[in-house]
This record gives sequence, C-alpha cells and structure tokens, in this order.
Amino acid sequence: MEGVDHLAHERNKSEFDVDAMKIVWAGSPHAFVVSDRISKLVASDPGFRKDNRSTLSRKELFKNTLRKAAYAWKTIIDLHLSEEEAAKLRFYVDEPAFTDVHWGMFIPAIKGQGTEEQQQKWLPLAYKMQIIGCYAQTELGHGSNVQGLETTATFDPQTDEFIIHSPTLTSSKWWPGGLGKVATHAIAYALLIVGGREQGVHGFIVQLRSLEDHSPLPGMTVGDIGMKFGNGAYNAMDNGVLRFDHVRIPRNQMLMRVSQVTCEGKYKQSDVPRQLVYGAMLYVRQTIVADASCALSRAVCIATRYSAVRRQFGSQNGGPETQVIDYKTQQSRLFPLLASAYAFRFVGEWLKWLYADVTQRLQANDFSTLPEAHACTAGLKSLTTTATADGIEECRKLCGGHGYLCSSGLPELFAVYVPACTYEGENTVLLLQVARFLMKTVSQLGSSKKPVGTIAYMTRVEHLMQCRCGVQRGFAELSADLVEAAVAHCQLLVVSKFIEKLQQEIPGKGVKQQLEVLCNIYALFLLHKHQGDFLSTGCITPKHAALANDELRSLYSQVRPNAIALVDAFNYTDHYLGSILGCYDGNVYPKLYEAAWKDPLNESVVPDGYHQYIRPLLKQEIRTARL
Ligand SMILES: CCCCCCCCC/C=C/C(=O)SCCNC(=O)CCNC(=O)[C@H](O)C(C)(C)COP(=O)(O)OP(=O)(O)OC[C@H]1O[C@@H](n2cnc3c(N)ncnc32)[C@H](O)[C@@H]1OP(=O)(O)O
Ligand SMILES: Cc1cc2nc3c(=O)[nH]c(=O)nc-3n(C[C@H](O)[C@H](O)[C@H](O)COP(=O)(O)OP(=O)(O)OC[C@H]3O[C@@H](n4cnc5c(N)ncnc54)[C@H](O)[C@@H]3O)c2cc1C
Repeated sequence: MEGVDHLAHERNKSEFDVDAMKIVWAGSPHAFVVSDRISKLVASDPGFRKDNRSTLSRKELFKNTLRKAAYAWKTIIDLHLSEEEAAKLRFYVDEPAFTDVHWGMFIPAIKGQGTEEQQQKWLPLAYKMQIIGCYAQTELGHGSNVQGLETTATFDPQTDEFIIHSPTLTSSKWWPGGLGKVATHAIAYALLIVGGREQGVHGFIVQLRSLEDHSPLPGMTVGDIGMKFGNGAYNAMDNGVLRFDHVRIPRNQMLMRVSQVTCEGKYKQSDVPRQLVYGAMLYVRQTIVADASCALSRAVCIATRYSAVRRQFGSQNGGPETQVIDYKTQQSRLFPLLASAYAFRFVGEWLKWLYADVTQRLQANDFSTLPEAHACTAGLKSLTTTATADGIEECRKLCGGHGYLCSSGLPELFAVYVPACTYEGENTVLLLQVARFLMKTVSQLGSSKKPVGTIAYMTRVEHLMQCRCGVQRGFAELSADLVEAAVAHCQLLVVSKFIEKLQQEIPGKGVKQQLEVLCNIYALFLLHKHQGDFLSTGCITPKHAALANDELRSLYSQVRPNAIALVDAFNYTDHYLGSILGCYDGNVYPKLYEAAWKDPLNESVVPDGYHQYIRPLLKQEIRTARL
C-alpha cells in the first residue's frame, strides 16, 4: 500500500547513525544541506520530470532537454542559486546535455589555458550563458592521439589572424558534446603553424554560430553525428561533427597562457610545460572519479533495496520465501560494489584536493606535482569508470528480469554511464600513461631523485633495478603487463585513501565501524579477486588467502543488517534514482504493475498493425506457396 514503508524492518536493523553517515557521504554538513534541499527541489518540480524519457523520439528527447536546460537556468536565476547550488541542480536534473560540456569543459579550458585578459573577456559571457561552449578536440581520425590531430591553425601576419581549416575528411571534428546543434562557440584544438613551422596542438576559441539566428557562420559545416548506444538519454546530447573551410579568427583567440604568437608571427613557449594544454582533461578526469561514486551508488542503492524486497525459494511450512539479499552469492556480488561506491567517494574527495593543490602550485609556476597529478587523475578515472560500468551491469543482473525493465532505472543508467570508459581518455590509453609514470619512477630508483607522494612505496622495488631483467624488454612489448601494474597501483591508491579517511575524526554512532567493515571488504575482495598475483609473487601464502576468504564471509554478515541503511545514506530521492525497484518504500510490485499500463503500446487493446498483418495471418488469408 502507498505510504507504508515495506523496508521498515530492514531500516530497524541498522546499527549506526544514518543521518551522520549522510553527512559523511555528502562530504560535510553544509554539503549535505545543499544536496538535500536541491534534490528535493528538483524532485518536487514537474518541470524536471524524467519518467517519460524512454517513450520519446530522439527529436522529442532533444527538444525536451533544451526545455529542461532553459528551465533549470531560469530556476537558478529566479531562486538566486549560488554556483554550488546551481551545479547541484544540474546534477539532480540528471540529463546529459550541452550544459555538461559548457560548464564541465569549455569554462575550465578557458580558466586553465586562457590569459588573464582572455579570461576576463570570455568567462563572464560563458557564466551568464550569453555564449554556449563546447570542447572540440577529437576528430574523426584521432581521439586518443592528441598530437595526431589534423585541424590546422595557420597564422596570417598580414591580417593578424589564424586560419582554421579541416584539410582532410579525418580532420573533421567528431564527438564534441553540444557541438551538433547548440553550441555557439568552441574551444577548437588545432595544429598551430607559424611561419611555415608546426608548433604542436593548441586551443583556439572559435565562434560557430550566429548569436542572432543560430545559423552556422561562413566556412562552418556542422551537424549531429547520429544516434548513440542504447537509445538512452545520452541521445539528448548533440555530439557533433564540424568541418572548417579556412575560417579566420583574431590572433587573440588562441588560448595563450601556455604559449603565445606575437603579431610579428613569433612563437613563444612560456616556461610552463606544454602539457598544460591538456589541463581541462586533468580537471574533468578528477570530476569523473567523484561521478563514478555517484553512478555506482545509484545502481547499488537500487539493487540493494530490491534484493531486500525480492523473495525467492526457501519457504518453510508455508512461511515467507527467503529474501534474495540473504543468499551468500547475492551478498558476494552486491556488497563489494557497495564498498566500492564508498571507496570511490573518498578517493574522489582526495583527488579533488590533489587537483586543487596542483592548480595552486601551477599558479606559482611550481610544476613538481603535475606528473603525479596526471598519473593519478588518469589512472583513477580509468579504474573507477571501468569498475562502475561493470558494477551497474552487475546490479542489473542482481535484479533478475525486472532489472531489464526501463522502469528499473538500470538500463538507462548503464547506457548513459558506459561512455565514461572512453571519453576523457580511453581507459587503456590512460593506464598506459600511469604505466609510463611508474616505469619512469623505476628508472630513477637508485638516483638522488627519491620517489615521494603516491609512489613513495616504490623504493621497495629497488631490487628490480639490480636484476634489470624485465626493464630491458620494450615498453610496448610489456604494455599489457604494465597496464595490470598500473591498475594495481591505482587500487593501492583507493585502499590507502579509504584507510586515511578512517584515520579522520568521523562523528556518529557506529559510523566509523561501518566504514571500517566496508574498507576491509573492498581490500579483501581485491585480494580475493587477484589471489593468483598475490600468491605467485609470494606476497601471501595459501593460508593467508584462506583466511581472507573466511574474513570476507564474516564481513558480509556484518554488513547485511546495515545494507539498507548504508544505501539510505546516499540520500537519493526516488525522482533522482528513477527506479521502481529502488523506490524508498520498497512498494515495488504495485508500482511495476501500474507502470506497465502507461506504456504507449497499451493505449489500445488491439495493437496497431493487427488488422493489416496479424488478422490475415490468423485467418489464413495469406496464401503461401507451400506450408
Ligand atoms: C561528471 C563530469 C562530467 C563532465 C562532462 C563530461 C562529458 C564528457 C565529455 C567528454 C570529453 C572528451 O572526451 S574531451 C577529449 C578527451 N580526449 C582525451 O582524453 C585524449 C587522451 N589523450 C591524451 O591525453 C594524450 O594524447 C596522451 C595519451 C596523454 C598522450 O600525450 P602526448 O601525445 O603528448 O604524449 P606523451 O609523450 O604520452 O606525453 C608527453 C608528456 O606529457 C605528460 N602528460 C600527458 N598528458 C598530460 C596531462 N593531461 N597533464 C599533465 N601531463 C601530461 C606525459 O606524462 C608525458 O610526460 P613525460 O613522461 O614526463 O614526458
Ligand atoms: C559519449 C562521448 C562523448 C564525447 N565527448 C567529447 C567531447 O565533448 N569533446 C571531445 O573532444 N571528444 C569527445 N569524445 C571523444 C572521446 O574523447 C574519444 O572517443 C576518446 O578520447 C577515445 O579516443 P578514440 O575514439 O580515438 O579511441 P581510440 O584511441 O581509437 O581507441 C580504440 C582502441 O585503440 C586502443 N589504443 C589506442 N591507442 C593505443 C596505444 N597507444 N596503445 C594501446 N592501445 C591503444 C584503445 O585502448 C582502444 O582499445 C566523446 C566520446 C564519447 C563516446
């Protein structure tokens, strides 16, 4: 029945202060208050409804996304929301749209690579949404290999302009979100050519469309690249294609913090590392790690609540069947994902600190931690997005058949989430960056340059240098193994940051104890999963492995009574979860049944097409040459 909490019996089992855990998950009491208020504001406003998305055509979905983006912007203005509240509102609206890239990439790129003057000119326009930006780096022929981009930006000293051009089909910009139909401006990445010399890839602010009638400017051929995976909500994003035909822009629209071109046509590389051109990717990758904990926690919340509602087999003398959450197999699949959601939350908090720290250092021209920041953001982005995409799919399977319904929220969550394994750096390519960083560290062992920070532990691998057996063979030859080493390095990061979190003051009855259980589950699950590596390298004995498995089972039993409370701590509204299986009150079956009849296919009892195709079949009116 409506209004009855079908999960009350589960909530009563909790052994910790859920409200205190909500604050831990949010990050602070202030962050919790903002999140709680904004999520409820969005959930209570019919202008932000999203339960009908799966029934819309692509054009309807896209137009609805534009409406919502405009409505969200009006809400932000009308309610005088702060930047923090506005970001939370966009988060809880939960709709992939051009605004993600405008706020998540276009603005950070100008902040990170623009001069003071360029920031003063362009940021106010972007913050007021008087221009809408996209991040146009990837091309049809190149995405991972940024230095292989073919778009050219040739300086013309006669007119003090750059000529932006797409010399080949493969140089067409391809994939940038917001580019296809909405963005008025782009940060376009192109090969700079000055005085006939190529100077590598740089960023340029290019206006794409008229601010009067939105028509593409002369020399621009621009459109959408077409439908994407799974017919899901990501089709609300207009990922675009763009070709330049000798488009001229003023010299002052090259982002010039990292390098400059003078009006005389002199190229100057300032004393900052050229990698700052990649700065926006560093920023987005660290936000993607926090986003992974959100996406995984949504899926885990749905699967955990439904696992407590669902009963199957095990009835004794006509009594209730067993809750599937009580099966050890369900626990061994679900609880490591619950632990991962919390683990990624805390490593994401640390990565946010690391990014802020490296940004502050860069402003003082201290580049000492930039390589480590790159390795950490690249590696953790890769690790957490792979685990989250796999985890969402596992949560779908944990929900059985009903997990495959759109009304479970899981198919769309998966379809929208999985490109995170590719965008912002394909995950293997990023792990190779981490591997390169680790090998560079190994090569420096024995020198005066001692490994510090997240690689300080590597002093203990000094013996590698003596044998030198593995180091001689090429990086490329060993790359598959090195990628595994990179994953292990990142897993160590996640576990160590979880442990560091537990060393902090954590208020609330039983809260720290619950987090300790989850931390141990995360670590021991990894040890169990990679047992072979640990045994073959002599890190553990078979007895240790057996003890770890026994301890895991015990830890699952400790989590079991707290599972519902641990997902309640995410404090997601039913609107944001968008899942009947994950609804707070657990009243699943009546809601599933009711939702079915809302499907457009049920608007008529006799389906369209019956009289044209089925009736002739049934009435044998279709003569077949032979039966
Ligand atoms: C939820 C919110 C959603 C927000 C909204 C999100 C919605 C989705 C939007 C998606 C947007 C995109 O996908 S935007 C496009 C994303 N594209 C990518 O990520 C491209 C991935 N490729 C790359 O980043 C590069 O090509 C890379 C693979 C690193 C190779 O770089 P290079 O060719 O320059 O070659 P390398 O020799 O490997 O690197 C040279 C040196 O530079 C260093 N280096 C490389 N990258 C660096 C970096 N970023 N910062 C610092 N240093 C870096 C290396 O460690 C080397 O250092 P030394 O070893 O010391 O020499
Ligand atoms: C939904 C979505 C949104 C996007 N939004 C944007 C955007 O807003 N702006 C933008 O500029 N781009 C965007 N992109 C593009 C995205 O950044 C690229 O697709 C991504 O960087 C991967 O590059 P790629 O497609 O060239 O993959 P490839 O590099 O071609 O990957 C193909 C395979 O080759 C392997 N590979 C490649 N290089 C190596 C190597 N050196 N060693 C070993 N293996 C290798 C990869 O591991 C992978 O398995 C978006 C993409 C998607 C899917």
